[in-house]
Amino acid sequence: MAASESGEVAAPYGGATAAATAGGAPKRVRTRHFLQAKRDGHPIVGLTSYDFLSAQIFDRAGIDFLLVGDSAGNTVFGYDSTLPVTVDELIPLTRAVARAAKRALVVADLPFGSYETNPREAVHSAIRFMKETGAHAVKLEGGERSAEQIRHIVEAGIPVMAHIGFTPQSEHGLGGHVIQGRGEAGAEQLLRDARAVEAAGAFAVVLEMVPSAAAKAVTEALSIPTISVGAGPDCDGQLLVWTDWAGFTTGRIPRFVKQYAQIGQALEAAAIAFREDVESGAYPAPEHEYE
Ligand SMILES: Nc1nc(=O)c2c([nH]1)NC[C@@H]1CN(c3ccc(C(=O)N[C@@H](CCC(=O)O)C(=O)O)cc3)CN21
Ligand SMILES: CC(C)C(=O)C(=O)O
Ligand SMILES: [Mg+2]
Repeated sequence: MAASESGEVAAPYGGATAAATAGGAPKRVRTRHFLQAKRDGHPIVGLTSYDFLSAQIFDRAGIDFLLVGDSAGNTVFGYDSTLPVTVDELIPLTRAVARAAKRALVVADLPFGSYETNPREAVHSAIRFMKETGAHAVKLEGGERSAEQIRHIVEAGIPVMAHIGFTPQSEHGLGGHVIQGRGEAGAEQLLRDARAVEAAGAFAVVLEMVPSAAAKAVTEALSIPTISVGAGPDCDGQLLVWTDWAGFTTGRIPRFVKQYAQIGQALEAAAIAFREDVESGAYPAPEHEYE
């Protein structure tokens, strides 16, 4: 499920290229393409996105799914964790991303406090995202502990991406940014969590910060695709926070991130150049003026 070398964007896995279908209805990635991709060994590629312009670019580039993550707490709102993020904060961001995505599947991350209490509250939150944003699926954290919530959301007709391993919303319960699934007991718990979310009806599961060997065992045990966030090369797909991946995030970047650009440096250089031009009188020039 990737863009071709010529830069043409692949249609949903198994389909023609976007160029071949140009003028017709744009093909759309669906949850069934995730399952098909796993069966056929085609890696699934995801990025987070929080706004219209970045989502347009990632969609055009053939990124298969866009997660409007509660990592917006860190990347958009400037909190030091995801815990303060609310549904009301994420809904406008998710709406912007959904408006931009013509091909990519858009996943809305349910924030801390919007689904844990009971399945009823979970379904209510999921419905808000689906009704108010145009997202195609929701994501929530937790394996066995969230299985009932997943089951009820799926029964309401809403696809669920699960998220196990390191779950940032419970960082205080987990004792910090701690790698999960380590040792025999950790690997067994990870597998129990993975089986629980699959049985509950999740169409995919994010594995965050777990040893590659544990992620490989889960990937082989499940029929739904595993999406790695720092879970090694043997998962069925890879996902990164776009601001980390593009060199926009300031401060500590997790070890599992590979940076594909340095847009923070580029923006800072542009801002300095603009300031200097205004201070020197070089901007605005005659071509920027009205008569
Ligand atoms: N910008 C950003 N990137 C992310 O990947 C991300 C967020 N925000 N917010 C939500 C969660 C939190 N995540 C995190 C947060 C911290 C580490 C981290 O510090 N990892 C260390 C190892 C643990 C440690 O030493 O604290 C690392 O070097 O990978 C990893 C993932 C992943 N998600
Ligand atoms: C790191 C990913 C999995 C996430 O949940 C987010 O961006 O909020
Ligand atoms: Mg999240």
